[in-house]
Amino acid sequence: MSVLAAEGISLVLGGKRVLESVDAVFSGGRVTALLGSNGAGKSSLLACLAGLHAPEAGRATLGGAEVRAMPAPARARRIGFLPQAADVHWNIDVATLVALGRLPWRGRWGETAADRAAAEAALAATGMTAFARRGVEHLSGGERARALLARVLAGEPEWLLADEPLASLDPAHQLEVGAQLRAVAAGGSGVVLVVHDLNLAARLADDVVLLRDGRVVAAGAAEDVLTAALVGATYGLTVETGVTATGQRYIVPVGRPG
Ligand SMILES: Nc1ncnc2c1ncn2[C@@H]1O[C@H](COP(=O)(O)OP(=O)(O)OP(=O)(O)O)[C@@H](O)[C@H]1O
Repeated sequence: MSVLAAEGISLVLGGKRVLESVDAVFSGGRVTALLGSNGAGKSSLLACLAGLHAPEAGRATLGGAEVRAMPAPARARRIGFLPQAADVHWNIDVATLVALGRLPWRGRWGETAADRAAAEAALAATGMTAFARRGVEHLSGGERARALLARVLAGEPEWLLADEPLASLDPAHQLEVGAQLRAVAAGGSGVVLVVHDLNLAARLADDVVLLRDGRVVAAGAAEDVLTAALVGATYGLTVETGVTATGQRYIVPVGRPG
């Protein structure tokens, strides 16, 4: 099983230390949620795992090999990265955008039947098939977010690293696209998501990493980490947890400890 790891990563950006000795292990075939307050370092850690930052100390590894040392084409085939609030600056339709996700796989013969099948599956997984010929600039915010996720899914990466991919989706699409992300993990890929919605994390994640001020507060199986005590300590909040009638765990922030 594929393993992606942060090994003692310390990161400085713009003179500010944003990650401090972060160790975390991510397992293929599982969904891991990165949680923490604004500025805790979630996006920075995700970008380090994708090999996009040069840490001051430590490294990200995939199967024991340093991610930043991997040749760019191989890295692009193995790691799909969706940044936070990604934008599209070209006037293209959704199908063309999603087909770009196949670029790491393109051989000298151009687009293959496998490329087309993967792009169509990604459109279906994100509920975007009906929008395939729509210009990206004519999509709503949530539709654009789904199209951008479809682009990454089309690359069928071994690792999907996505920064708040569900944040602008309505509840129905959060459930549907969330189920597709779980299906990606069930297929053997590793999925790492930055999530702000605690209940969505409880629903989707097998594993959770809690970050505070650039450090890991707790990491492990979701049921062990998403406790009122640990989540409360991470956010500086009083938190209540429970289980719905259908067995869904919920987490509700109720205020500052007083
Ligand atoms: N280029 C930069 N220069 C200086 N500081 C930066 C830079 N990029 C990020 N930071 C700082 O690093 C810290 C971590 O940022 P990061 O985006 O990783 O946080 P986050 O946990 O993803 O936050 P959010 O939930 O708000 O998206 C923040 O304090 C941020 O202001």
